[in-house]
Amino acid sequence: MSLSFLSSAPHVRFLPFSALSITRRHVGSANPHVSIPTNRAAFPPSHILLLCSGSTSFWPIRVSLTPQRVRVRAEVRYLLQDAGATAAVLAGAYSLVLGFDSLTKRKLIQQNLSRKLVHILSGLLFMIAWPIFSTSTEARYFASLVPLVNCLRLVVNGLSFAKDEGLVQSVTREGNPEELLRGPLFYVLMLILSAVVFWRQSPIGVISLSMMCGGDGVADIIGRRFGSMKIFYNPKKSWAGSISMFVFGFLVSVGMLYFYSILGYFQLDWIETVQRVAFVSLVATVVESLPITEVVDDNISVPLVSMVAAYLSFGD
Ligand SMILES: C/C(=C\COP(=O)(O)O)CCC[C@H](C)CCC[C@H](C)CCCC(C)C
Ligand SMILES: Nc1ccn([C@@H]2O[C@H](COP(=O)(O)OP(=O)(O)O)[C@@H](O)[C@H]2O)c(=O)n1
Repeated sequence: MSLSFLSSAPHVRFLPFSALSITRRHVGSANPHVSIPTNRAAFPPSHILLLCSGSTSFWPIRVSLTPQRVRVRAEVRYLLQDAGATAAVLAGAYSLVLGFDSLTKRKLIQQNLSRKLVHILSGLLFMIAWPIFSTSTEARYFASLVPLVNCLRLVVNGLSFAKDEGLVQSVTREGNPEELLRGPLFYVLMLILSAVVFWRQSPIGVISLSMMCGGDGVADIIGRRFGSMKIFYNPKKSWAGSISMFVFGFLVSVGMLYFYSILGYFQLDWIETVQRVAFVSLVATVVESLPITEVVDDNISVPLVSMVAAYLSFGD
């Protein structure tokens, strides 16, 4: 049985049932129809009317809730939802790093592979978590609190104001705390930028993070292992690494766009989308292969150039 609230104000707003829990006994028997009264003039503008979907003969119940109070209740619900989602994702982020640190300490996984898997999974799981936040305009800022807290954690440990050995071992190459202030820090800054600027409203953020975590992350793993054929203009990079950057950047981007489209966030023409994502992936792959890492970290160049390419091909 579902209930819908019909504001008698000119704009009809349907609030989720959870906005106000009314038990069945208040609204009579149910059946699958409801006829919403078209003559709203019959209802006093200051009341919210409760209509039961599923009663052959319904009688509107006057609930003494003004639209303002209903709006406040909805905002409180959004606040609680976003606070809970932020706490859950923060806990997930801490557990992810702790888990890979434990695997590395027990020599079940190499430190470099551990770092790369944290690189890949952090961005992926962060994007997958976005839909648990509310539909309020502030939701994106709650979500960006997670990378922001991790940003502070990286800075505090990178400057050696604190010593989180597990963090250092699971996200650095050599185990030096200063390393936290480069790749990992730029990485979480890009997460913040994508969440705040693009959020769930635009495919640009999702595609950019997919290129950074899915493409660049896998390129490192494949390139180190199978990268014997080096790229002529950058001997530090290989064809195997770059091809995997293109393929996995493309696949992760399309996968994330599909995930968001089945949740209703994007309505995409998939033939055009595949072509556009392939273009973004090619641009990101070429930039990632350039010998510029010493000057600009991949965790900045890859997402930023992906944002520009995605903006040019998808629009804002
Ligand atoms: C290892 C990382 C970057 C290094 O990149 P590179 O130098 O190898 O190119 C990633 C650092 C991740 C950070 C410590 C934790 C970030 C967590 C994220 C904000 C939220 C995760 C969502 C959760 C798992 C549900
Ligand atoms: N296109 C690529 C990218 C990385 N790689 C390999 O992965 C290693 C690390 O790549 P990287 O310096 O881009 O690593 P991150 O900056 O992504 O952590 C390189 O030194 C190469 O051995 C590759 O062979 N081809």
